[in-house]
Amino acid sequence: MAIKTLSAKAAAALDRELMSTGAFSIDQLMELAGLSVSQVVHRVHPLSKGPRVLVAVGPGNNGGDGLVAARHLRHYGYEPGIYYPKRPKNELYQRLTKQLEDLEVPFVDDFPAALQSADHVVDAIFGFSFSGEVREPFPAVINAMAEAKVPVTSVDVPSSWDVDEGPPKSGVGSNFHPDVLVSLTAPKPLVKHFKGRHFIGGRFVAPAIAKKYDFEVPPYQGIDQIVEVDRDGHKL
Ligand SMILES: NC(=O)C1=CN([C@@H]2O[C@H](COP(=O)(O)OP(=O)(O)OC[C@H]3O[C@@H](n4cnc5c(N)ncnc54)[C@H](O)[C@@H]3O)[C@@H](O)[C@H]2O)[C@@H](O)CC1
Ligand SMILES: [K+]
Repeated sequence: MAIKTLSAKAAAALDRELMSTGAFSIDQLMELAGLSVSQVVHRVHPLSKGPRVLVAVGPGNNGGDGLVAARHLRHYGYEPGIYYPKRPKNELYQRLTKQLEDLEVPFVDDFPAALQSADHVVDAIFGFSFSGEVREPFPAVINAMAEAKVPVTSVDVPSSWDVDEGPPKSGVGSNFHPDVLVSLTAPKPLVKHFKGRHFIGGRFVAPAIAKKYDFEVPPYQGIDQIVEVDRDGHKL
């Protein structure tokens, strides 16, 4: 059976539903999404592989997931660094930034330079609301991630990929193939083009909501916030 996916449009509708009739706040969902991402990084890149995790943070909620993940990783003993070139005025992102500053997590200005001394990269630039051609200053960041010598974990969507169609046929992102993907709530259609290790996270969906949007809640085990799945969406 083929893996069930959520289109960009359905993912946005689910997001709105969770935060209206679902009675969640954005802070709650982002905290759980970021916690899932931190667990995936810990699973694929235990501290023994090197503590320096460079997190590329975009201007929307995908970026917010990256900020939350970085905080958890800091508490696990990693040494995250943050590249965050477009910072919205929104209070939520300001609070997440302050929490990292209080943990003395460094913010870096030059992504390619920071990449030289990173052990692992988290791509939290764009999620399911990305569309069109990648705008500045992100093309150089996507290119650097595409050529990175260390593993890259993408949050929800490999940044620059079309959510429904997959990698661009040419230009920025056409050669970007992250090693790991953390799909939040459910995989997006682009997943059929993804060949690395695939996890599902975002353990907050009620069965009735999953049924309405026609996807499966994966079989989370114990206190895990993540499940690794194969190409058909079955637990590994
Ligand atoms: N319901 C869920 O499953 C949850 C989703 N969350 C996260 O939220 C993400 C979606 O967040 P958002 O809707 O804020 O959007 P995104 O974070 O996907 O991106 C939107 C931002 O990127 C910019 N952008 C879009 N296209 C661009 C382009 N071509 N070049 C440059 N900039 C571009 C937009 O102006 C906007 O600032 C998900 O992918 C997921 O990571 C979690 O935070 C919480 C729970
Ligand atoms: K991403």
